[in-house]
Parts: sequence; C-alpha cells; structure tokens
Amino acid sequence: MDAAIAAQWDRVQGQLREEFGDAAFKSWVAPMTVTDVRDGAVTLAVPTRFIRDWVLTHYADRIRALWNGENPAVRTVDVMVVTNMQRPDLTGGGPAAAAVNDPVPGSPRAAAMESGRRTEAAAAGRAGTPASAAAPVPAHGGFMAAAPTGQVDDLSASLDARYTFENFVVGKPNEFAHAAAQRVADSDQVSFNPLFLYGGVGLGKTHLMHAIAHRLRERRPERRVIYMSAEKFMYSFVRALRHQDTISFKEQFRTVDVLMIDDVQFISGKDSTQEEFFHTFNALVDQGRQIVISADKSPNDLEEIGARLRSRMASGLVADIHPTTYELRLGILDAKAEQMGVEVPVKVKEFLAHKITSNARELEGALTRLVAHAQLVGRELSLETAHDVLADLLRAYDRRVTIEEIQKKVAEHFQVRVADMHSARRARAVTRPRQVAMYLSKQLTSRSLPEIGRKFGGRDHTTVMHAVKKVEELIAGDAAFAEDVNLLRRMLES
Ligand SMILES: Nc1ncnc2c1ncn2[C@@H]1O[C@H](COP(=O)(O)OP(=O)(O)OP(=O)(O)O)[C@@H](O)[C@H]1O
Repeated sequence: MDAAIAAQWDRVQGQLREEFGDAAFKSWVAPMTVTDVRDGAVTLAVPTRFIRDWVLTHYADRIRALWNGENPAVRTVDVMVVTNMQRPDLTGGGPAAAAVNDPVPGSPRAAAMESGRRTEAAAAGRAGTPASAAAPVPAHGGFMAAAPTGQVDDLSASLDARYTFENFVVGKPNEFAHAAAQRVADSDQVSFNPLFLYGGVGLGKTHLMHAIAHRLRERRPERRVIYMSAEKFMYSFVRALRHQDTISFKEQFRTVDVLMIDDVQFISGKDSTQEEFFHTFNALVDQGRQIVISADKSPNDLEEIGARLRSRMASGLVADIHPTTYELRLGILDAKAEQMGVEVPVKVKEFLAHKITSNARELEGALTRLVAHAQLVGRELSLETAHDVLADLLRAYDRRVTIEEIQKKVAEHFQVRVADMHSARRARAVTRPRQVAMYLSKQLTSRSLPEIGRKFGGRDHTTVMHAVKKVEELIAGDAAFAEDVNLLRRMLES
C-alpha cells in the first residue's frame, strides 16, 4: 500500500481509537485492512460478514468523515468480506496494510487468517451468515450437541478472589442490589429471572456478580456457572460464526445453571449477536436456569438494544446501584484498609471520603496509592501526606465543574439565553457561544462526546467534535477570541 494511504489510515485509526475506546477499537477497527483507495472510494477488508455489517452500521460514516478530512477526494467507504488474511493488497503496490496493527490474539481477524482466501460472493451464506439463519435454536429452546469450539474460559480462572459478599460493603445506595444478588446466590429456586443489576462505573456491579459465583461455588459446587463479559460473548460468537460452528457455541450454554453476562451495554446495535443473545436468553429462561445481567444503564435506557430484548431483560428484577454516599465511602475505606492490613487515621479516611466522590474504584485507587507511597518512602499516613501524594487527583476534583455551569457562564458572557445552548437555532450569534461551551465542556469535565452532545439539545457526538475543532482553530488564529475563551476557562476553574 502506498505510504501516504498507510499514514492516512494510521491517523484515521488513531482517531477512532480515541473516540470509541480501546475495547471497540480492538474488536472492530483493528481487524480491518485497507485494500484499495481509488476514485474517491476507500475499500476496507474484514474477515466476516458479521463484522462487515457491524462496521457498516457503527463505524463506516465516521471513517468516511475522518478520511475525508485527511484526503478530501475520499467520499465513500466500502467494506468487503475477505476471509483469508494474506493481507490482501489490491492496490498493486508492495505488502498491504503496513500500517494496520497485528491482529489481537483471538480476535476475529486472527481467526480469519487461518483459512484460504475467499471473496464475499464465495463466502456468502457460510462464514458470515447470522446465527439465526445459520443454525436456529429449536422451538423448545434446547441446544444441539456438537464438538465444542469457541468455549468460554474456565470460571475459576477468571474470577477475582477479592470480590466476595464478605468484602462488599453495604449501604443505602447498594442495599437493594446486594440483597437481590444474595438471594440469587443463596436460593435453589429461581426467584426472579433475570436479575438485572445496573449503575454507573465503578460502583460494584462486577464485584456483586463475582460474589454470586463464589457463593454458588461454595454452596453448590456441582452447579455450572458461566460468568462472561458481553464483549467476550461477542468474541466467542464471532469466532463460532467464523468456524461455521454456532451449534457448539450454543452447546456450551446448554447445561449451564447460572449464566452471568457483565456490561451488557456492549451487546448493542441491530445485529446477529443481539439476536443470538436473545435466543440464548429465552432458551435458558424456558429451562428454568438463572440469568444475571449487568449494565451501566437500565434496560429501558439501553437505546442501542432492540425493544424485544430490552423488555425481556426488564422482565425479572431490575436493581440499580446508586452513586456512593459519604457514609458508604467511609465504610469502603475502612474495609479496604483492613484488607490491606494498615491502620489509616480516621481523619485521613474522612478526608478521602469527602474528596473522592466519584465511585468506589477511584476511592480504592486513591487509598492504595497513598498507602503504597507512605510505605515506600517511610512516611506517616497523615493528612499532609494525603495532600501531597494525591495532589493531582484532588485538584481534578476541586476543579470539577458541571456542563450546566459552563453553559450558564458562556451564555452570560456572550449575552445569549441559556436556552440557546439547547436550541436548534443556527444563527452565528448563538452557534459560536454554543461551540465554545461544548469546547469547554470537553476540556473541563470528564464527560464523553456523546454525553456532551446530549446536554446540548440531544446533538450528535460528531457535532461536538466539530465544535471542539472549530474553537481550537479560532483560538490558534484569533488572539482576541483566544483571550475570551481563556478568561471563561479561568472563571470556571476558580
Ligand atoms: N460496596 C462496595 N464494597 C467494597 N468494594 C466495592 C464496593 N463497590 C465497589 N467496590 C470496589 O470498587 C471496584 C470497582 O467495582 P466493580 O468493578 O465491581 O464496578 P462496576 O460497577 O462493575 O464498574 P464498571 O461499570 O466499570 O464495570 C472494585 O475493586 C470493587 O471491589
């Protein structure tokens, strides 16, 4: 591939990784190779039809826009299925895809490298056929037997030994979810199916799921429990499709007593994985097996998931975990300090519980850092040490400003109405302040682009990206404008 094209693809990939995160990047972007750039069209090769459909619905528009930014001649993106990975080079140049990363072990692309080359036409109806069409689940909900491939990991190897009920601190925000999880772990009847746990990041969903698995293993070792992340479910399914072996994929769930799927928000989009999850789900519920699901939102808010699956997921018990309270944070610090075997002065714990308010994970991280530092350099675990060691973290908390505050300040400054931050008006007098507010929201808060877009009248993340870029350009080229934005930033930070 031509070096310029390789460099463009490299930059497009870098941007996609930033926007969509590492996990999505590894699953969907890394497996792609560029096979052709001609007449304004980029052609990307992927190993299965499933991935092609996913890429087309989720990433193709963004890839096109990014590539167009790199090279204005590019106006379309085609995605084709090529099931060999001899790194196809249809450009007639040297070795193809020099800029494309090596395949992630176990990724669809790595799997695709194992077989000979086939084009989409040759592969149609085979490698990439959606599961629902390739091997429908029988109406009674059972599974068919076949030699296993794409097996899930051994449960014992993947569980975190620290995530037990004993180590889980119960408080108002999580008592309901905790009680529901205990019920599932301690009873032999299926009380509610599924149990759907949801809450923001780092609030203990994974901890509770592992705790259920640990307890079941102690109490009923003969019961078969599968715990897997939704991403792993997707990987295994894609791999099974690739091996034309969806039957074995289903087989591994046939004898399961409890199935736990973590972070189900990653099973999103209209595709065969969702369909497969739905079938697996129904089959297990029909057989009276227990299902536990976790997500970062309630079933109703999982917009990417189809209505049928959403309502199925909401049909059991839905338990949410609320953000931590001061008391719970203090309790978590007590428990973690005890597990670490260190005495932490009450004043220090109170200080941390007061300051680190986001979630249990950050709180635990701060304590670990503080203790490690104090022990390494032989310093006392005091308030002063905490201030020093956690200075960067504490500054970030002190600075935390909300998008609403930013909108208000920016509106005041430019003398527009706060409502114009959300409105559809496109007059320059309001679009510029709106763009500045979006830019500052990106700079001063930890909100993601889609979250920021939602706070600005439900705009798309690409609008926010455009705004950020635009404001950066203006800052670079217009000193008075740069001073204005700087002033606003200082006001918001103070
Ligand atoms: N109530 C609690 N008691 C003790 N530890 C907790 C509690 N809640 C969370 N933790 C700890 O905080 C960390 C983050 O928890 P966990 O990974 O379960 O969060 P999560 O809700 O699954 O987050 P994500 O959405 O990012 O997957 C873990 O180390 C966990 O042990």
